[in-house]
Amino acid sequence: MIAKYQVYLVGGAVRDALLALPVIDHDWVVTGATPEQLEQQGYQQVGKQFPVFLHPKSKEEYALARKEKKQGQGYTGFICDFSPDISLEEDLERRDLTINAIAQDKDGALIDPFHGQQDLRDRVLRHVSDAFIEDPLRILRVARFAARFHHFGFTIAPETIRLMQTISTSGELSSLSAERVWKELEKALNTQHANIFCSVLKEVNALDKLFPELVWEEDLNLIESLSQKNITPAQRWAMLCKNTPLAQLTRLHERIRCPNQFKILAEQTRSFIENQHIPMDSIAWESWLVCVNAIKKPQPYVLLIEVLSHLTNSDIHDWQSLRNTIATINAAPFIKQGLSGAELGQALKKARTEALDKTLSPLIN
Ligand SMILES: Nc1ccn([C@@H]2O[C@H](COP(=O)(O)OP(=O)(O)OP(=O)(O)O)[C@@H](O)[C@H]2O)c(=O)n1
Repeated sequence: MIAKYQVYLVGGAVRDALLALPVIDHDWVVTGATPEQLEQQGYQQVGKQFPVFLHPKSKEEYALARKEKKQGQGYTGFICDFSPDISLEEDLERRDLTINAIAQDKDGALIDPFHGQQDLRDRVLRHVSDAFIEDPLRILRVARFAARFHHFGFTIAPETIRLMQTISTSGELSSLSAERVWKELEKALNTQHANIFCSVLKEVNALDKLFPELVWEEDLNLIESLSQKNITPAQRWAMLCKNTPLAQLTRLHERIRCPNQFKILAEQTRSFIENQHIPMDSIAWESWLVCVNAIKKPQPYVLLIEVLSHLTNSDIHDWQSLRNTIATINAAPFIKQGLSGAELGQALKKARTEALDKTLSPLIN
């Protein structure tokens, strides 16, 4: 006979529904149950650290209500109590923000012991309890919620800012893995206010600790560029890194194990900006177009020139016509003439440079 247990919707799904945002993921909390009971019902355990299960049909996440107590350093240093007598309120109390600590029962009633609904109305990101400091990742989470909800007018409660500063100075940020930091950063880059993510981290003294190589300077052009709807997270990253010297940027990418798609775009962008003071003739443009693989990789090239045209306030069509110019030149006639190897390469380069000369005269420089 299975004892009666209760299931509640929690976290982001309740918060986003109250903000009238689309809900994608549903996280559930189960009280009054044991892992064995859930397994008997066909739930599949997935959490190694915590008792988290997948629903047999929907595959949504169901976690046993739990209390956590920090023991050692880092993410793994937790003692986790998930006995069936842990109450919903106890589970909500260990959560990061009041707006993330609202639960909804199966009849739709809200359970909100930490006044998350009031904070949603007041547009405040506020920690639930002192347990907030037990997880340094929460600094990044709050910074990204501040970015994501900036357009609603959300601010961070001063007492939460103080706790974030305490975490920063404790040295705990260094215990976060590159993967976890990257995941939060990537989510922030999916918002239209990624600059807020950086400025919050700076305010709580975490930016220097998490991304010491990043040269972060906000300007109106950058804020406006980042806020465009139709740009990719990789383009936002390239924009955010525009002031970071190339050598530092390469080190940063290595350290945070940045995916190639982000790394290449940001480094190409920075490299262009770094050399912008050098006048470009047709030879230089040809080398640059070859270097950024403009012919063979037209899609990444479009992403690059979209970023550059925003950052340098120039017309994207100019860059497009440069690519189009060299794209029309192909090797076939030179091969017919009997050229191959280095000779063929030189002939192509010469032809591209001459064509660029004609395109360039009415355009750039
Ligand atoms: N370090 C963390 C991670 C998660 N949570 C809690 O677990 C819930 C689910 O976490 P997650 O799915 O990572 O985030 P969401 O809040 O659902 O937000 P998102 O829309 O980004 O998925 C959060 O709402 C919060 O209550 C927490 O307190 N501390």
